[in-house]
Amino acid sequence: MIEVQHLTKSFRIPVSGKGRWDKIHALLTGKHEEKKAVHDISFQVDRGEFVGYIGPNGAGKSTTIKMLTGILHPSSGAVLIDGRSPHRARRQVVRKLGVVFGQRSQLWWDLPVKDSFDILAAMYNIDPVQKRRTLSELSELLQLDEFIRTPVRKLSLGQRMRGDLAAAMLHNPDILFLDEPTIGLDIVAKKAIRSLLKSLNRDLGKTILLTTHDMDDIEQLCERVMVINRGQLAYDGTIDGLRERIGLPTLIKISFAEPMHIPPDWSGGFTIVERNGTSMTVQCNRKNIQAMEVLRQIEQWGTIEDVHMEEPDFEEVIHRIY
Ligand SMILES: Nc1ncnc2c1ncn2[C@@H]1O[C@H](COP(=O)(O)OP(=O)(O)OP(=O)(O)O)[C@@H](O)[C@H]1O
Repeated sequence: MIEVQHLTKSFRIPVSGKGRWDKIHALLTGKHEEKKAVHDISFQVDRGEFVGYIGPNGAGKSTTIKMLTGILHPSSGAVLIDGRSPHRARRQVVRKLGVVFGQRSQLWWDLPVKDSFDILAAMYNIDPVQKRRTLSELSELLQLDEFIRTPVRKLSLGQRMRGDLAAAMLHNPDILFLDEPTIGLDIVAKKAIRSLLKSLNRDLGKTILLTTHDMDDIEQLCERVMVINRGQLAYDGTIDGLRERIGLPTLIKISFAEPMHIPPDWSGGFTIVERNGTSMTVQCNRKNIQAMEVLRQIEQWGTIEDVHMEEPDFEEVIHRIY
């Protein structure tokens, strides 16, 4: 559905040193250097996937999304949306895409939300009956009624985001590109947006590529995560796979029905961090040993009553990979 092949984007930026004269010299000589914002990225996203696209500030996330949506032209490489290039077949591709840039609203600031929807419906040439039907579905999903007649500038951030999501969905696109849709929202509004995104993906089958700095968004929504760092793809896979790759320890707390017995010839593979009477905490590195293998060994030591597993904190995992 989304195919990205060796995508690269370079920007030409003026060369200038730190000093005032360096800057003037750069202006006079017109010297430029190439800055590779995105460098040789390839991936594929299938229909119905919910993929997180994460990376530190300046990693190249927005630049990628702008190329996927046809706003920016790649310096080299290709993007195909259902087999078509967003640059060459802009009209057809744009109909399949909904885009939300959390930092910038696509709604008209001084107009009531409804008027923005009318303008967008006209731009996309949406049939009036279809528009009414979609709007009534979206109203239910996003509870638009409470603010649809209010000018955008008077909306709370959460309401504005719901308005923006509705605007992105008005032409019923199959794919949503969401660039920081929860930025600046309080916990309650974040929760509401997350549950909405979940239902857009699960119930309506939308394919979603989500960019965010909020690791809870990623953990709660995405099965797959792609990490971009300095313009290059550093990881593409599951969240658990990322944890394993980084190799931070997993903690397993086990309670036994009676005092456990550790055989004297036990050779390890994991570490016992704490033990007392009928409970113990072990630490294993999933890179070296699977949690199931740890438990298989431990069940020989006594009757297990309860197991509690603590995965390494995802924030910490991301901190390591950046
Ligand atoms: N129009 C431009 N001209 C020159 N450099 C640019 C331009 N747009 C982006 N860049 C540079 O390209 C790099 C990638 O920027 P991009 O906005 O894609 O990062 P990002 O991962 O979205 O960051 P953030 O999380 O801070 O939004 C940065 O170094 C940025 O300064």
